[in-house]
Amino acid sequence: MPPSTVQDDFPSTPGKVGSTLHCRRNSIDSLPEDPVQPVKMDKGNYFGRVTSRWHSSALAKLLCITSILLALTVSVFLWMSLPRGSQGYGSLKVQVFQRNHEWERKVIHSGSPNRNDNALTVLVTGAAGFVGTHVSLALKKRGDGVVGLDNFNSYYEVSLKRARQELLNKHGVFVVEGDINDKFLIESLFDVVQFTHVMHLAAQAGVRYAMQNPQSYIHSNIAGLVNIFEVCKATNPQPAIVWASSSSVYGLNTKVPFSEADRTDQPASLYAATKKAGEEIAHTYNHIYGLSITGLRFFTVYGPWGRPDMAYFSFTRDILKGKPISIYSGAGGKDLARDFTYIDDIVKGCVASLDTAEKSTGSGGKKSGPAMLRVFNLGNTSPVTVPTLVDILEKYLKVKAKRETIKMPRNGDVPFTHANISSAELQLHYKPVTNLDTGLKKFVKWYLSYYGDSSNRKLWPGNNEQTL
Ligand SMILES: O=C(O)[C@H]1O[C@H](OP(=O)(O)OP(=O)(O)OC[C@H]2O[C@@H](n3ccc(=O)[nH]c3=O)[C@H](O)[C@@H]2O)[C@H](O)[C@@H](O)[C@H]1O
Repeated sequence: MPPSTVQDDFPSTPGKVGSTLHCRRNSIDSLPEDPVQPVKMDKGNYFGRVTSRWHSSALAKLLCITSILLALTVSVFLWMSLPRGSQGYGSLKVQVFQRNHEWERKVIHSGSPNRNDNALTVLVTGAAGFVGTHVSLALKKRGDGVVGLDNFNSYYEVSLKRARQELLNKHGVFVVEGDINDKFLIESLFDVVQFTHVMHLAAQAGVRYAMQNPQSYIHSNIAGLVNIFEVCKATNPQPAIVWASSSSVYGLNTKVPFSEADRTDQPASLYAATKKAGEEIAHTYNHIYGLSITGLRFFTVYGPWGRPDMAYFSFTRDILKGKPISIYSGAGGKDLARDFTYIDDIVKGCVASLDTAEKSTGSGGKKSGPAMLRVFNLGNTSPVTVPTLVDILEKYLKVKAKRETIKMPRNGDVPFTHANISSAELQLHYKPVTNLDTGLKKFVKWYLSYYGDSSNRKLWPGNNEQTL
């Protein structure tokens, strides 16, 4: 694998950068090759010839200066339009992918199953993410072949992603560094390993961050998803795909619990809108190309190795630091509630989705018959209010939180979520078994072993395996 080049502060939008550079080249290409154009002269008139020459050279200078000014203006404009480092994926260190023997060897080794009975060979995108790490380990532990893919962007602390990568590596899962938008890279992976399944978990997560960096949601959740589908549809044989949608697609619905058949046309955030769009895009690829696709609507997943941007995680950090936490309240001061779902339950739902996915029916871009298309809620079916979540954290952290209750900002949040899981129960035998109290106890144990009892004192690397 080791990539030949690492570029700092390079946006993870290859298409965007590519087209910008192309555009930059075009703007220069479109300038006259020789900006000094010949000027027509009156041959019979010397004075005229001299003036014409003078005019000619003055015009040439003028044209030259104008061209330079124009090129400078275009360059400044293009430079300003490039995504900046402050954006979520802006400060990503992009590894320039280089396929070589060593890289192929690692991919093949990681992708080789350790058992013979119907083992799966799975490409897990977002493998260094929260759910991706847990799913990769679960698959590897039961003997499936697993290759991870992650772009290690800086949406939240990269060191946590690297620690997850280290853990995966220890268990024989190789995480390829790259972006889901990199078509050549994804094609190369399929060239080297015949994946039977793709567990597509790479995405731009977070409901409220979508107002700060909308483009990153389009880049990962739409363009990236399409790129994965494009490569999968053209592969022969096509893999079956399971991917992460979200409970947020239910948006402003008031009918509870949320069922898969309910309307999903009132998203409250751009994040939700991109996940809903993903579900429609999945329908298209299933319909045209015969790809077997299962979308999983995750309900506020939490647990060890979780995401620092989520409330239970950031509250823990702030409570331990003695910092105040903001608890949002809804209309009329009503508490917000979530159907918080423990990671181990989600992993079981993911693995069951892979196991029950039928084969895709197309090959090399051609469909030969109808293929499976499913959507499942994966929730806990028992919503808990945010103040209750804080009560539980206080109990296990043994620290009183400094609570500040504020009105829910208008930034894409929804007042509550509640899953109806009867479809998943029936078809996946999905049965969540961890309540919020038990799950948060496990999370706090992991948090303290990873960070120590204050976020300033870091104990990693340590033996955190038992907490998985
Ligand atoms: O199910 C999903 O599809 C989504 O789940 C998650 O979103 P949410 O359910 O919004 O989780 P999370 O941010 O932990 O906020 C939890 C609660 O705390 C409240 N909240 C939050 C922050 C704060 O400072 N104060 C507060 O009260 C907040 O108002 C909310 O009521 C994933 O992040 C998202 O990527 C997606 O996967």
